[in-house]
Amino acid sequence: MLRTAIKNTLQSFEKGLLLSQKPLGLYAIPGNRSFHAAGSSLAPRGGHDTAHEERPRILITGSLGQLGSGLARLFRMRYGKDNVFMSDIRKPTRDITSKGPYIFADVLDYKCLQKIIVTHRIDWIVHFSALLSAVAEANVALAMRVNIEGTHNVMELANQYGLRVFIPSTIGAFGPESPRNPTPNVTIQRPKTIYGVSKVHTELLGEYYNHKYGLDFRCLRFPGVLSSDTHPGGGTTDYAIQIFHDALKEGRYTCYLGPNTRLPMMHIDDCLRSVVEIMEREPESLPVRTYNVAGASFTPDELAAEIRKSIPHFEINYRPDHRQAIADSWPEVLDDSAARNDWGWRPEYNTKRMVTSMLNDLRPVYQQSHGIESDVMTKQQLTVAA
Ligand SMILES: NC(=O)C1=CN([C@@H]2O[C@H](COP(=O)(O)OP(=O)(O)OC[C@H]3O[C@@H](n4cnc5c(N)ncnc54)[C@H](O)[C@@H]3O)[C@@H](O)[C@H]2O)C=CC1
Ligand SMILES: CC(=O)[C@H](N)C(=O)O
Repeated sequence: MLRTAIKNTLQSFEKGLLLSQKPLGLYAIPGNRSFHAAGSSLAPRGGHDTAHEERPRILITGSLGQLGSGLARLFRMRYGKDNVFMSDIRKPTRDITSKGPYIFADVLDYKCLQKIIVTHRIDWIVHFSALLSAVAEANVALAMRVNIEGTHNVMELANQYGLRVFIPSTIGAFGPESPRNPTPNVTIQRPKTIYGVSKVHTELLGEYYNHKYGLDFRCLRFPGVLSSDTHPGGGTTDYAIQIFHDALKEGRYTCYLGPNTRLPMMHIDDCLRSVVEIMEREPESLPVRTYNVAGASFTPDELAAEIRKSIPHFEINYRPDHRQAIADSWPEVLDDSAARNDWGWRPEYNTKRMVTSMLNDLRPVYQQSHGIESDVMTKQQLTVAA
């Protein structure tokens, strides 16, 4: 299943690069080191003996979450296994440590991060550590520490050592006063969750550091991300993943959002490809530093109807909870025209393709009656551990 996901991602990625038809060329990174961009293929470049100066050395924080290990796999294929350092505060599985370097990194510990950056001569940081919307709302103090203080540490160190830094934002960075359909790249942002507030803070701080100090800050606002190989980390959009597990396991699902709650969503292949694409752009080719990226938008009712095309007996019922208010304050459709125009962004998964991919990936898991094996903690575990 994982292999299929990687293969799909690779195929999408290759197609995406061909589609964009923008040569990536040679790009420079603050700190006077240059790296050769990857051209039009995901194949490892220059063989494994290429001097590391030609390949960025990348640290991924919070890499044991939903997005991190997939991104590490992609980066390792492009830049070499030993140039990509996964990190988190959690104990990794053997599978993770067998695939490349893994180190403990608490983003609240400035010195610990500094030591890693210096010792491993890090060039790029992808900062994924965060508490997602529902978990953050249940633990505001911890969310402020991880999402705000952790980001301060990463941003300050990136600036000090001249690193390229990617920090994702989210549809949660918008609020009820934002236009919801579509939500433009630049518009009013008054989020009503601590998660959203922390992400607006990230966007503004990154843009400020970029403007004041030339920090090479890059940020994408992701919709809810659908993936089949790990469980989500406690967000408001998680229903769109759980529904597939329950559909295959039980033939029914009880949704915590109402039937007509429209939200933007994206397949993980598109999400990871967008990170690689924006990280490989030359700094001058990015007129702004924070972009919306979209996939497709659907309601639980529409998603259920699409699932029923493959599982005709599937039933859904609705019991909205506290997450409904969060979802109601978020965009219904993201306008990603700025990303399309500035750096050739194109999503490849519509709703139908997302559903087919999720069902194809998960069906074998439930046919063997095992359920998904996850190396990601539940939101309760995450809260306790952090
Ligand atoms: N998954 C999604 O649907 C979306 C994710 N994003 C953003 O993408 C990023 C990654 O998201 P996911 O992988 O889904 O999150 P996740 O919740 O699955 O993983 C977050 C990771 O951060 C780690 N972490 C928590 N406290 C830490 C600390 N003090 N030091 C180091 N690591 C710590 C956790 O152990 C966990 O592995 C986050 O910034 C999130 O806001 C944005 C929009 C959508
Ligand atoms: C959209 C997100 O940022 C995340 N999946 C959440 O629901 O909190």
